[in-house]
Parts: sequence; C-alpha cells; structure tokens
Amino acid sequence: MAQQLTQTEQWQALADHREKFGATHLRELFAADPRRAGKHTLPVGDLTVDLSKNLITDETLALLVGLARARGVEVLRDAMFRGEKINLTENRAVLHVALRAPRSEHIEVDGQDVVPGVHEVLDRMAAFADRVRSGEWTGHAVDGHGGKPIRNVVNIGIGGSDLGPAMAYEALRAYSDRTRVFRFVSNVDGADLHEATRDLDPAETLFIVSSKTFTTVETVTNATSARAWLLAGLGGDESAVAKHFVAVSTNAAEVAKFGIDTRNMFGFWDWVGGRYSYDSAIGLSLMIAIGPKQFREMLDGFHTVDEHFRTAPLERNVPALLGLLGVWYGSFFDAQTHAVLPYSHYLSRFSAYLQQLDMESNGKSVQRDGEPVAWQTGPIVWGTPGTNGQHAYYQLIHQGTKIIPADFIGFAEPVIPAADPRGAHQDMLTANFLAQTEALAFGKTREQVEAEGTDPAIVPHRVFKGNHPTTTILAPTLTPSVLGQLVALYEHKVFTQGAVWNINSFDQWGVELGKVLAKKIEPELGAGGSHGEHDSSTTSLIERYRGLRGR
Ligand SMILES: O=P(O)(O)OC[C@H]1O[C@](O)(CO)[C@@H](O)[C@@H]1O
Repeated sequence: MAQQLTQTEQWQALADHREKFGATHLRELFAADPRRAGKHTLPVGDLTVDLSKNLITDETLALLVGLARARGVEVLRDAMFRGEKINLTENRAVLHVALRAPRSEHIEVDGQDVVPGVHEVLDRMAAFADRVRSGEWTGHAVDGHGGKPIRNVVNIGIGGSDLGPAMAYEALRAYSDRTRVFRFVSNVDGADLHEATRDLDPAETLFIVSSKTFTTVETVTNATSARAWLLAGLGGDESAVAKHFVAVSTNAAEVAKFGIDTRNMFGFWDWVGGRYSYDSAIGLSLMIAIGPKQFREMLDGFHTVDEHFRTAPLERNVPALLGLLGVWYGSFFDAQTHAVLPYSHYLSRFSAYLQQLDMESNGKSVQRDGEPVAWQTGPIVWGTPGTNGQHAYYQLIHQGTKIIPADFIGFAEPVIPAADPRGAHQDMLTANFLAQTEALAFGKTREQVEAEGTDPAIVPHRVFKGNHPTTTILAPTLTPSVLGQLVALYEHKVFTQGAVWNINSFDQWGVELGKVLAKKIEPELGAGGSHGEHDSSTTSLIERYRGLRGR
C-alpha cells in the first residue's frame, strides 16, 4: 500500500507551516517584500502567470514542491510521456500529449510508435476540411441538380466529444469561416437538435457524429434523429447519408452498424481520454471552422506547454505549481471550489469545458490501489467571463464567508478587427480584470471606510477584508496557439493534483450508475410500462410523470 498522503513528512511540514501561516494577510506579504510580484511571476509560452496574489511564501512553495517530489509527480509525468499504461483501471496509456507531438517525435505504446498515426489522421482531416471549406465536398444531388456546397456543420457528441470543440469554436470564432454555420448538439433533450436544425437546409448540412465509443445513447439517439431529419428533407434517398454524415470514433464496427461509411470515419485511439480529446479528430468541426493551418497552430500551442511541463523543474513548472496551489487551498484552507474567470467573451464556454476536464478527472475518492482517500480531492470548478460575473456572484467572493481561489485570465489585445471602434473597450475590460484581483487581495479596511466619512452604521457593510487568493494569467491576445497553451496548462495542472492525491485521473466510473438506471427506467415511463423495483420516491415520481403524460 502506498504511503498515505497525510502521513508523509512533507504533509506534516505543510500542516505545521499552515498553522504558522495563520491569518497572514496579502497586505503584509506584499509590504514585506517589494519584489514579491516579480519573484512569483513565471512565463510559460506566451502566457505570463502571476502567482503573487496567492496565500503563499517562498517556504510554502518549497514545501509544496517537496510534497510533489515525494508523491512522485515527476515519475508519473515521465511515465505518461513514455506511453506507460498509467490509467490502471482501464489498462490504458494516457497520451493526449502525442496528439500534438511534432512528426519527428517517437512515442511508443506497446512497442509501436503512435506519432505517425496521429499525423496520418491529421492529414486526412486537413484534406477533408479543405474540401468542405473550398466547396468541393458537396451534398447529395437532388432532382438532377448537382449537390450543394456544405454551409452548415453540426457536431453531434456529448461530454468530451462536444465540450472541447464547442468551447474552442466559441473561443476562436473570430478566426473561423464566417460564411458557414457551426452548431454543437449534445443534449438528448430533443430541443437541442430541434433548435440546431430548424433553420437549416438539409442539402447544405454536414453532420459530424463524434463519439469515442459510438455507443453513447445521447449521441446515437441524436444522430439517428438527425439522419431521419436529413432523409425527410432530401426525399428519403438513403445514399444521401454518405454525403452528409461523417464519424469520429475509435469504434469502426459501431460506426458501420450505424450506417456511416467507414471511409468517412476519422479515428483516434483508446489512449486518448474523452475529456482530453478535442485536439484529436474530435476537433474536426473546429478544423473545418478555422482551417487546418490554424488548427495546427493550436496544436503547437499545446505542445509548447507539454514541453514546459515535461522539462521545467517543479520550482518553475507553472502547471505543476497551479496544481499544488489547489492542493494547498483544498486541504489547508478548506476551499471547496475553484473559479476560472476569463476576461474574454470568446471564452464563454471555457469553464464548462474545464468542469469536465477537472471534475471528471479528479472527482474521485479512492486511491490508485482502491483504498479510500482521507484527504480532499478535486474542487468544484466554475466561472463565467468577466465583467458579467462582477454584476452577479462576485459579491460572494468579496464579502461572503467562503474562500474561493480564482484564476483570472486576461488578454492585452482584443481579437475583434482592428478597425472596429469597440476594440477600445479593451482598456475598460482590462481595468476591471486588474481591479478585481487587487480588490480581492487587499480589500478595504475599516479605517479606510471610516476615513471616507461613511455613516458608522454602514461601515461594517462596506469593509472588504481582502486576502482572497487569485492567480492572474495574462496573454498578448487570444490566438489558436494561446488557446492550446491554456488548455494544456489546465490538463497538466489536473495531472499534478491527481498524482499528489494518488488517484486515477483518467477513468470515470462515476458516470456509469446513472446511465444504467436510466436504461432501466426508460421503458417504465411508457404506457403499460412495467413497474421496476425502486425506492418509494422514484416509484411515485415515475407514476406522476406517467400521469402528467396521460399514460
Ligand atoms: O465520446 P463518447 O464515447 O460518446 O463519450 C462521451 C463522454 O461520455 C463519458 O464517457 C462519460 O460522461 C465522457 O468521459 C465522454 O467524454
């Protein structure tokens, strides 16, 4: 049995340090060291990451790095990059880093170099994307007329087969082909597919059915309904499917069973986890949107941070340090959540994407050997773009009773065209971005409030205690490469935490039970459906539902 995290001398040292740290305020830490910001600001790729507004001293970081070493973060990291099967419960390698490895690299799984296969698929994707983008790939010919060029691309997938491409499309919308419509359907609620297709011409629509397993009920249900919609719109000719459906999957047999020609399938591998997959063929919709060249720039951005994570000493290894800060707050400050607050409207889906990446990876309570953990694991991840959040929930972060460590992500240059006068909003956006972390760190004292002549009865309400920890990530502008860098940063942060906590960040058994029960309940909802064995609450809700539906 591995040594228990909380029994290690490094953990004990951190616990002692936390006791001494007490209520030390960021005001004191900054006052004591004029070089604090410079000392705790680190570059990675195009990103500048300022850790100085965290509740840390040099000693904290040294102790956290010591813990990471003792927990074998570097050892596990190197095993991942070597293609070892570190996903123990599924006996799989974890090689999303191979998806963005240059052609010249060699990474082996079971003695086979996987990099050539990665590039072969990327090349096929690029050729296909170019054909769609140029209008060479046309839809089904109807009534003797030639097929129409594809104007609408609808990705059907869920979880990792949706959140990544949907987030990245939003993020890189400004780099996308604006003459085409891109939509992402995930929810089995028929409203999703209905809204995504109601104004589209089937003759101009391409569906990309994205599913690693190709057995996910939501995706198969939506794809089946999409095919029915297509055929209804194109005169029922089954041969239309080949022109309007392509698949992205690891499961050729299921793709064929569904009726998609496997020549129109783009593959990936079992060593790519769903939530780590949007830089694989799962990103096909994104590649059609932004073009192969910019897609590859995004992959290069990922690779830059992969190399940093692989080679930088832990003391200066940004994703590792971000992960360690999460360990520090989760276990020593009782932080339950972690906010990610991007100051870019284009990153509106970023936190939703990170929710799966982080919470599906590290929402675990047993260790790699199956023993229960006796420490906190992954946080609740949430957030929306600033400045909107400032007018909604920031009140609680500033003056509530909870500690909410937060990442603030901002950009110097706006992405909208230079000629657009609304680019001038950027200074206001950035002023808010900077003001918030300053306010959160330093707050406003009773003395300051009183000195403003505030009514004494109101004074306590206007005090900001400050000392709320934040990390600031600043990039020149949001490009495909920078997006890749940001995502890789969080992937490796999550990895680091999983290694420290000794959990398997690469399986997701916690999603299974609900799926199994839903399968059992579904037939019970229909007219004459038998009553299965359930608790009294579930049984009466099933009955109420049937009553409401007149069954
Ligand atoms: O790509 P698939 O196989 O349809 O799976 C979709 C998603 O379902 C899950 O398995 C569970 O929610 C995710 O991990 C995955 O991203």
